[in-house]
Amino acid sequence: SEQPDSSGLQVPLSSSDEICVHPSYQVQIISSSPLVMYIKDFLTAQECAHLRAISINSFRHSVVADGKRSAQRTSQSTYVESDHVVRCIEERALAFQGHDVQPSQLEPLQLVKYAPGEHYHFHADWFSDPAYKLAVNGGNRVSSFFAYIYVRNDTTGGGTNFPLLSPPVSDRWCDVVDCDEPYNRGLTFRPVEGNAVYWENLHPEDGSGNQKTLHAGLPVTAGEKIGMNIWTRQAPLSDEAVAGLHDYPDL
Ligand SMILES: O=C(O)CCC(=O)C(=O)O
Ligand SMILES: [Fe+2]
Repeated sequence: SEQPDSSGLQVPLSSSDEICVHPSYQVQIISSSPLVMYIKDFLTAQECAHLRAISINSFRHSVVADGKRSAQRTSQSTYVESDHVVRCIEERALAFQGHDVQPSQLEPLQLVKYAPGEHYHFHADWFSDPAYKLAVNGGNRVSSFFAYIYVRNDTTGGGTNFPLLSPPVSDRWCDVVDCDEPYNRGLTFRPVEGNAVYWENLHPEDGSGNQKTLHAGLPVTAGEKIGMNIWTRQAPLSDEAVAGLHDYPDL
């Protein structure tokens, strides 16, 4: 009885009160190599509130291989348990990518929370360690979405900085790009709730990691920021590979 409507926007899920309605987000290309896109209103206010509510008690300080806290990533993170809201967002992220990406290529959604002084140092999301990018483990991370879930209204800092990309010249971007940043610091996106940055991590020609995707979560100087990573792999992730993700050191 439940069928997608003719616009294709409504998708039946497990029960009639769990309808997935995708917001009409707006997309703009920021860079074509690497491909970087800015997505306004990728998540609804309800979705952001829901993600925050279901994960509020599960954040843990990031650790590195020896179980110690990392000076590179001082934020707290958590993987989100799947439910109908999470599946709706995952479906949106898959559809956005437009080609034959399977649900099994998505890592569980990951939230990252920053208190004042916390940051995530420059890194790329793609793996360079051969052990992590084995096809049997899902291969490398083809793409990243970083979405802003919560930005407390007194928040300063906390932009997402791509030092090797150029900021747009037009000041019509200043609502989402930090135009006060010196030009030589590259491109910094402001954390704006509900919006997301999407980029491709790998060179399409040979699947090697694109160094220009280097980025950082700049220190939050006041307030609180929660973001969300949606990472798509080259190959399906097995249940064992998903379980193993929790043991990965941050890169
Ligand atoms: O916090 C940010 O703005 C970026 C975080 C990030 O790059 C990551 O979690 O991989
Ligand atoms: Fe990242």
